[in-house]
Amino acid sequence: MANRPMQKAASSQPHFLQFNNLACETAGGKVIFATDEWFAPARNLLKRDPPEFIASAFTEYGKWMDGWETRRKRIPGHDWCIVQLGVPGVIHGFDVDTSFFTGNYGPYASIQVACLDQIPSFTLEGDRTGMAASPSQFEAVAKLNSDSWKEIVPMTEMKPGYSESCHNYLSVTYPHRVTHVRLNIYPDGGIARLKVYGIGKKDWSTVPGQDLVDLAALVNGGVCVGYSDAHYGHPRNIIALGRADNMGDGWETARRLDRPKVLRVDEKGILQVPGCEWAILRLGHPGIISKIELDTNHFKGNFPDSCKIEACSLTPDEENRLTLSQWRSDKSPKWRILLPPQKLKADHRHLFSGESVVHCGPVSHVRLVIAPDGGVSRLRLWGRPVSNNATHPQPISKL
Ligand SMILES: NC(=O)NC(NC(N)=O)C(=O)[O-]
Repeated sequence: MANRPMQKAASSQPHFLQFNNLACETAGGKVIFATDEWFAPARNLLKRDPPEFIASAFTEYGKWMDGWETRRKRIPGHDWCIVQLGVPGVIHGFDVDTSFFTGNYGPYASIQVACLDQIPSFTLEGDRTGMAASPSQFEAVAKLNSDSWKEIVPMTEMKPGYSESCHNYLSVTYPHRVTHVRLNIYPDGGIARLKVYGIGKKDWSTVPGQDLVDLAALVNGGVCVGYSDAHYGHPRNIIALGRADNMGDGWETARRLDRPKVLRVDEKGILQVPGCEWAILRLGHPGIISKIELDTNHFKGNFPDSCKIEACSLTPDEENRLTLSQWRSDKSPKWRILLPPQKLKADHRHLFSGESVVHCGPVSHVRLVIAPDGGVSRLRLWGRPVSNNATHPQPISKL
């Protein structure tokens, strides 16, 4: 590790930030080991909410910090922790966020990964909060051989956590499934959040062909590949686990500025507006969709008036050839109606099945269109995976 050239983290916003955070606590991510958690526990790395700083907050260990922070090291070595991803998958990049760690940030970091499906779920006993790991914990973790895991980010200089520079974006090319990530900081210090951006990779061979599966779910390899607007919430949120905690856990657009000054509805009660917003999802596996759930949970004064869902079947090559303007064009790609326009209700779980869902045959992508704008908390697309093994191994390169 030490012989590799030092890297600098990217500063502009990279493409991989559009993917899912596979390590987030809300996706089931867990820290299973940390060498030291004196000032602040490593589980904070995986929090969904942005880091905070409370100037007056102190604990018996020192300044309260919203992240993982180790002691100033006075012994040989460096600090590290192991994260078990909530959703195993292919990683495209990391955000090592040092927010508010200024005089105490970890100045260098490297990242190693492993695929440990064959190892039973690993948890350490005891409460490590505010402590360094004990010799027996080190002994237990040594069995994972994590020091020899594949290094996918070499030692890289981190930027301190001032607001303009707190994100250390690290892009990676590693097309293999990963279950665990080891974050090394050199020699010690604090990191506020670790985000692991990628796409879930499920073993579809274990899914019986007749079963209905939510083909769009984050845990099943679904990913948002394009959208018109994400002003208040990114559309990737609609494929997350469970029901949304609040509005911030859904997809919410800004109010469209082309809304007519005086609104009218048609004979079906659907608002007559020129514009709409949309989000495109690539399914974790192509399939035949027969049941749809669209949840406007928490969106009460800002639910969309109506929605429709279109679907198409694209090979990974066809998808990669699409440009952003083509995704944006209403005519491209070969969209077919899966769910005709439906009036929506506030804060409501809408279920569509039977004849409401148009039989489209096997599809790989869907486009949720909402009119004129607003928020959706979850979208579930239940279907039967079709066994053509076309599981889209490539990420699309342009959003
Ligand atoms: N003021 C501090 O943050 N001091 C120390 N850190 C905490 N959290 O107290 C330190 O320098 O490592």
